[in-house]
Amino acid sequence: MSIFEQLTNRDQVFDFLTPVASPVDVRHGPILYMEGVSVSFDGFKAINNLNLTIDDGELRCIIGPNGAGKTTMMDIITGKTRPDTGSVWFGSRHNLLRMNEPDIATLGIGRKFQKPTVFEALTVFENLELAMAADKRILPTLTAIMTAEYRDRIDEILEMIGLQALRDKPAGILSHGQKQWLEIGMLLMQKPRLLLVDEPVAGMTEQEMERTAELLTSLAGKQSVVVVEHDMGFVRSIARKVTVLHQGSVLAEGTMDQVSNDPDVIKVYLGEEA
Ligand SMILES: Nc1ncnc2c1ncn2[C@@H]1O[C@H](COP(=O)(O)OP(=O)(O)OP(=O)(O)O)[C@@H](O)[C@H]1O
Repeated sequence: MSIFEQLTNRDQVFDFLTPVASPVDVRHGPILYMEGVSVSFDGFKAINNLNLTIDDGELRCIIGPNGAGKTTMMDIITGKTRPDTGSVWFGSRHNLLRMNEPDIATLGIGRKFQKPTVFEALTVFENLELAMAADKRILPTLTAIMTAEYRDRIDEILEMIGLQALRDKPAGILSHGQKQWLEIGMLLMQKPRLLLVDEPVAGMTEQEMERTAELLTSLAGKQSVVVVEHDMGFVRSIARKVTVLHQGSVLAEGTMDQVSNDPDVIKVYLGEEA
């Protein structure tokens, strides 16, 4: 078979398209391991001896009052903020405190910020296409011959995020909720092992919240998902295990029922909602 035939043969799966055996080793432990992590800003301990482990494929919700340290914790995981002390490991092989932000992203940690940042003038499809092109693990020079495989992957993601019917519409016309799903789809294009999602349902309608709950729960198992959210109804609808942060440490951990009945949690946080 000539090289041209090989490259255009749709039945052939090229080596660079098959998922590489994950470099993240979770055979003997969690996908994310944080121990004794602390960071101070001008003498104020935003994170204070934080211990947290996330299992491979787990969906974890993180709650906590304003200023509890949720954002700072995600900044530490993604390499944006360096802690003063502690350890942060991705699987058993990767010491995240020795890596920079782009390398951590490339390793498979995706972060969804609260505000959607899709490219409004581009179509839904083009946004997903662009996200794939941003994957540094794919050699840019090979992109031209991967069009068919790109399309399959994009179609798969479009179905997951429920935007098939809008694939050729500019992202600017999407509702707030649809933009959030598109952005989650853009992260999924890069096949992250761990997805950090910050307040996904802020500003969403009830219906959009239900759809987001379905989307996030459908991701669990395939990747690990950490959701930081203030909306207790939403957390209850998706949560298996909930971690309550307070003053930079874990105050309680367990099912939503366990943490919402915990007297310490009621006192510092849920009490406000009860
Ligand atoms: N770069 C910084 N410089 C100084 N203080 C900071 C900085 N980043 C965070 N803080 C402080 O650290 C504490 C924890 O903030 P963080 O944003 O992590 O909390 P949060 O749980 O995400 O709160 P929210 O729910 O309001 O988003 C807050 O008191 C905040 O003011």
